[in-house]
Amino acid sequence: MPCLKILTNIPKSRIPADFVDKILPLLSRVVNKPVDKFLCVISGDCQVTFGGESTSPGAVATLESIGNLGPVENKLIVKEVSAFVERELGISPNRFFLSFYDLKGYNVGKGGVTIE
Ligand SMILES: O=C1C=C2C[C@@H](C(=O)O)NC2=CC1=O
Repeated sequence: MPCLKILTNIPKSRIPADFVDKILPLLSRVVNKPVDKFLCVISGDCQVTFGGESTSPGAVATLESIGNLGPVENKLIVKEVSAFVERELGISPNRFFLSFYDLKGYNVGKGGVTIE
């Protein structure tokens, strides 16, 4: 499943309870895959430093998908996801680092089989 994973130093208590569900329609739109295919996980209370500054809110994230990523697509994705993260968590886009992984189906397993 296309998967967004976020690690942040924001306390778990300040992450909205519906964060992972609320971001799915946005992900579905910008990655162009159905909502019910997405997986999102966020972990708070992590130690996160940006160049030695670890007290301000910050986050590091990865987005994995089989296709629908690329030089043009990623520009829109990072813009929209950063804006959402700023709105919901108060993390400045300057302190939100997102890496993209365009996976081959044979490198993804679900239901005990790989996606060929
Ligand atoms: O990364 C992806 C993983 C999967 C699994 C599969 C499914 O859930 O049916 N479809 C996927 C699409 C992806 O982009």
